[in-house]
Amino acid sequence: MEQYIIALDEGTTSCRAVAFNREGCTVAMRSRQFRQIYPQSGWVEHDAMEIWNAQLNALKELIRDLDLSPAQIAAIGIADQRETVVLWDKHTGKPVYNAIVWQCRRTAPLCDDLKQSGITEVVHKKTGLVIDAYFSATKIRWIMDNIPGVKEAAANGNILAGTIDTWLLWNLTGGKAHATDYSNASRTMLYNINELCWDEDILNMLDIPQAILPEVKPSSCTFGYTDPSILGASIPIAGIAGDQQAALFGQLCLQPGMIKNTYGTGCFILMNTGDKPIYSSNNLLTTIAWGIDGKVEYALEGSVFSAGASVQWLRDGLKIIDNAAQSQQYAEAVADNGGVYVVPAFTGLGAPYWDMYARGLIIGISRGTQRQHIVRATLESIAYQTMDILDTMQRDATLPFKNLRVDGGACANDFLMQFQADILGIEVERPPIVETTALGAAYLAGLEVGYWNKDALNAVWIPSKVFKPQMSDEQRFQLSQRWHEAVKRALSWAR
Ligand SMILES: Nc1ncnc2c1ncn2[C@@H]1O[C@H](COP(=O)(O)OP(=O)(O)O)[C@@H](O)[C@H]1O
Ligand SMILES: O=P(O)(O)OC[C@H](O)CO
Repeated sequence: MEQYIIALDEGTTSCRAVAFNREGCTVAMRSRQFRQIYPQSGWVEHDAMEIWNAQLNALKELIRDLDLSPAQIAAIGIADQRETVVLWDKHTGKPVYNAIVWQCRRTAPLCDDLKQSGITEVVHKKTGLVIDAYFSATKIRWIMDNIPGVKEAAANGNILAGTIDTWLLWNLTGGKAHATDYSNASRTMLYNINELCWDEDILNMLDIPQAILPEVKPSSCTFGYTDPSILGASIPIAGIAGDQQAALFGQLCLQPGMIKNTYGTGCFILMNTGDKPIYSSNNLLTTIAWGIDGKVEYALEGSVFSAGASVQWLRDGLKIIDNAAQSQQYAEAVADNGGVYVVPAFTGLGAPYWDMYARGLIIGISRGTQRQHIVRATLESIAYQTMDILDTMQRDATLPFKNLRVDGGACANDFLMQFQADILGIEVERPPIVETTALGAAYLAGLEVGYWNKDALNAVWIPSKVFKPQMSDEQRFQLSQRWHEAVKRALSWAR
């Protein structure tokens, strides 16, 4: 009887259930989308009940289609969209309000007030984060302040809160386990990443009762068992991590200095920094990568706001390509960018520029400019933005890095990957399985139940394609310099 590990990959737009075998190969995947709710400009919500049903349906469909008996599921792992938070009634299990999504900006004014009060440095040292509406803390505060009765119910011990991993765990275990892992806790802006506890000072500052928060556990541990009424048996839920940390684990970036970049709508770049947090002087985030084998490891994180999104803009906005994959063909149809640079600062620029008033530009256009040049320059911009973050990481961490491991939808683009290797001057490695988020959650769960062992896992990682840098140092320098010139012109545009 062959056994499998099932990973639940609960992302921002869909819930996937993926079965992996002992070789770490995907056996099958099922997914369900759920609604994005935009009640006001800048607000983003999810219906937590809909997420639970979507995740459960994807899981049940996977089990049915593979004709698995419960005994064939060695364990379940969960990766989630991080930061998004839900509060629910402990007795009825009903959410008191929609989940407030990581992208939601509604608490920006509250964050401005917190910054005004001069606690930025303290919060950074305690949590590794910058004060921002992105993180869960102010979202919890908003629900308690704005939904009648919630503050009182929370004070009376009738409310539970959690990121989506916690919500799924609580439902899967029939309300028995209210827990999360270190990596998710470290995205709430309430967790002290040095002392490994919910931070009393920050909780007091935001008037959030600790009792509503989940217990924080290692990422690879037995969080609980599925309630038999759900899948017909008690199956261990043995791994949990935030999706970007899960991808770092799935890429087996287990040594300090190893980096992965996920090229999706945006890019999420994480570098393993080992067992000590490294604080950035350039507003990169310090976060917990995972807790495993009795210790906690940390990562530095930087994100690019517009990566695959700029390819979508070529397709849907400019309508100069028919589909995302075609961007490669167009980029390769010209010998170079023809002097054209695109800075896709549609919603400002993140690290290391941190300019919310930056706006996009296309510069260097001449009479000879063709659409192929613009497509090529757009793909190149994804690589340049990644380069800027990696340069910053190297300065902050002073850790040498040898290569970059890649995943996410846009890493299928060979032109982009080759240009990325060229502009970084290091090898870019693409694994055969690009479902690395799910794989990371599966590994965490499988390690806990003895399905895999950590040493053997390292041998499993063989890239399916390695992109070697071919560009001369001089050309790399010239291109990067022109890119930085273009960025300068985009800064502050909307101020
Ligand atoms: N071959 C390709 N070349 C460039 N971009 C691509 C390619 N395939 C997909 N993309 C981009 O990747 C993104 C989808 O990747 P995915 O990892 O599913 O993103 P997310 O998880 O953020 O939704 C889209 O923005 C799309 O434009
Ligand atoms: O669900 P994704 O892939 O969009 O990732 C979301 C990020 O983890 C948010 O921090």
